[in-house]
Amino acid sequence: MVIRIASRGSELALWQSRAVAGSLRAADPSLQVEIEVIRTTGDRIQDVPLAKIGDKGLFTKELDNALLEDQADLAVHSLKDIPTRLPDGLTLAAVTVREDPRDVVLLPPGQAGGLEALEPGARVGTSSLRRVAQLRKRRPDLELVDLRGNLNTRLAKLDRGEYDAIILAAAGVLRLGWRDRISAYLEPPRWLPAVGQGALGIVCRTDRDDIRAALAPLNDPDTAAATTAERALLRALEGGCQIPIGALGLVDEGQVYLAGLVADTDGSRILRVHQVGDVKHAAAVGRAAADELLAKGAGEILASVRARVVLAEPAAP
Ligand SMILES: NCc1[nH]cc(CCC(=O)O)c1CC(=O)O
Repeated sequence: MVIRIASRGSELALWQSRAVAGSLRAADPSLQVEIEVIRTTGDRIQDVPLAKIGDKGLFTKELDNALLEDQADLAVHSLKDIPTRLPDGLTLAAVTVREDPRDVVLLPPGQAGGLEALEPGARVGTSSLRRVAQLRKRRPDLELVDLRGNLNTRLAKLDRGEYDAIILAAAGVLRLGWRDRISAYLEPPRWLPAVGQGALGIVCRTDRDDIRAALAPLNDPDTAAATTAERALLRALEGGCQIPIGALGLVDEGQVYLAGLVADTDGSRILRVHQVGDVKHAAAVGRAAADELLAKGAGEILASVRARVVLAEPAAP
C-alpha cells in the first residue's frame, strides 16, 4: 500500500512528517510512504500577528482539504495547531508520544540565564497571547515584541540581534537539533504550555479504515489521554489561539493530572486550576477544569479578551 502524507513545507513540519513516515514503515515494512508539501494560509501570512489573523485552522485548512479531496491520505501536525473541532469527515486518528511539552528561553549566541537574568526593558520576542500573559505576570518590566515566522526565521531574528530573548516550544527546538541553544526551561505548573504542545496529531478521513489501522501503532495512549483532557478544557472554553489558555496533563498509574490556566492578556489576572481523574474519563477531567475556571471568573476574562480581539484590525489578505 502507498500512503501519501500531506505536510507543510517548513523544516519542522517536514521533520515531523518524516518521523511519522519512519514510524509507519517500522510498524509495517511493506508500506510505501510519500510526502507531499502543501502551503497553508499561516505559512503565507508572515507579517501579521497571529492573534490578529484569528482564524482557527490557519495552519491546517489547506491540508484538511487535500485529505477531503483525496489528494493525500493523512496529515501530520503539531497537535497544538489542530483545532479542537475538526471539519466533518476528518478524524484525529493518532497522537504520538510526546516530546518535552515545556516552553523554553533562547538567548543570543554565547549568553546564558533565564527570565530572571534579563535586564529591565529587555526585548523579548513571542507571538502567543499565552506567553505574553505569563511573561507580563512574571516580568512586567520587559518589552514584549511580536515574533512570527517558522522556527528557522525566529532563531535567525534572535541571532541578528532583533531580540534579547525569545520564547519557543522545547519540542520544536529539540526536533531541529538546537538543544544547546536552550538557555532555560519554563517549568510547569507555574508556567504552562499550550494545549497539545509537544505531541504530533495525525489526521485522516473518518471513512479511511485502512489508514486508521496503519496509524493505530503510532498512537501513544498516555499522550492521547493527557491531551484529550487538555483539548476538552480548551474546547469547553472555546479558546482557539486568541485567548491566553495554558494546560498540561500528565498520566500516572491510570490517573490523569491536569493543570490549567486562563489569563488576561496583560497578566493582571491569572486563574489556575487542577483536576484529577481516571484516564478513561480524560475528557471529563478537562471539562471539570474548564468548569472550575469558569466558576473562578474565567468567563469575564474570556469576554474582555474577545471584545478586544473583535476591535483589532482585520488581517490583510
Ligand atoms: N505556534 C507554532 C508552533 N507549532 C508547534 C510548535 C512547536 C512544536 C510543538 O509544540 O509540538 C510551534 C513553535 C513554537 O510555539 O515555538
